[in-house]
Amino acid sequence: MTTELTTNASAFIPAPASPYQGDIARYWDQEARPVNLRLGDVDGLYHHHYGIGDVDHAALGDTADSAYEKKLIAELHRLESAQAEVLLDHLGTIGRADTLVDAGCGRGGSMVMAHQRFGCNVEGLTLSAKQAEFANRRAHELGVEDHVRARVCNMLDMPFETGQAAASWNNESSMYVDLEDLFAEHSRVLRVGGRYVTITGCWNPRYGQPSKWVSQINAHFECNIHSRREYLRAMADNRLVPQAVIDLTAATTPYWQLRATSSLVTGIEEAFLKSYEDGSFQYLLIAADRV
Ligand SMILES: C[S@@+](CC[C@H](N)C(=O)[O-])C[C@H]1O[C@@H](n2cnc3c(N)ncnc32)[C@H](O)[C@@H]1O
Ligand SMILES: CC(C)=CCC/C(C)=C/COP(=O)(O)OP(=O)(O)O
Ligand SMILES: [Mg+2]
Repeated sequence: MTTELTTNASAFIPAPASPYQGDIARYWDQEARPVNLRLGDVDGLYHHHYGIGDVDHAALGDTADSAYEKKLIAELHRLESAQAEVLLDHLGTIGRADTLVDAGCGRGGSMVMAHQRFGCNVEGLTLSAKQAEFANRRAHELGVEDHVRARVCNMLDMPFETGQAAASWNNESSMYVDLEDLFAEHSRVLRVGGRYVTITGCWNPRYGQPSKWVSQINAHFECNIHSRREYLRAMADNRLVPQAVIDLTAATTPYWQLRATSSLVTGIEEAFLKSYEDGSFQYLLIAADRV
């Protein structure tokens, strides 16, 4: 008898589509950084993305206070959840009968938030069996397992019918795939008039080439950050017409400044802060209509 919840959704684990995807699956299967788990423990929504918005210094209080570290963790988590709320704000009108697709869903925090907001079905895809199990266990604990489901699946080959999704998104997960392939697949599963949203870090063509900081972030996460131009070009090639392109760089900077002062630092904080500062890297939201 095992206490681990095994669901049909994650019981079948397909072979990785490439050696690289096998490496990424292993990376996320093994990931257990306190900066992610301790923030998720605040309210049970576990994110693998960064935060936006101003720091509430009044809520943080005095750094000498024994409760300061706990407040700092809650504040970082609040900023990460605020980021997901802004992504959901751009999905358009969603009905209870609609299906949403979270491509690269991580531990599923955004999926639960989407279901809580719209009452709809949310389908998540991740390469990591551990993440899918985690997300499905959380959905079960919250009693939303009939509406929120994570599967181990390559987002370049989604298990959905053509036109099935009212909206889909990538929250900090598009730097693991070729963008032409990714947007072709989103375009296939989205209904005409559906909405696609991404929040991503991208290198800035105005800087010239990926900076040393961008290269450091790539090495740290084993990913391949694309340029802003690549996003817009690949969307245009795949019937995705941007309705909003929002530079969130200034909005995410306070999160990184606060995180850099915490005991949960991972060593990547300087690369984010320096690349945002020198203009080589941008934190972007793009919302596009499937036409
Ligand atoms: C940084 S995490 C983001 C998780 C989530 N979107 C969030 O905001 O918490 C990146 C995610 O992308 C997923 N991923 C990367 N490449 C993928 C692929 N080809 N198919 C499905 N998921 C993929 C990883 O498994 C991981 O869950
Ligand atoms: C914006 C960019 C370039 C993102 C790369 C993808 C990524 C790893 C996001 C955060 O995951 P995480 O929450 O697991 O990372 P951390 O442990 O640093 O909080
Ligand atoms: Mg994190």
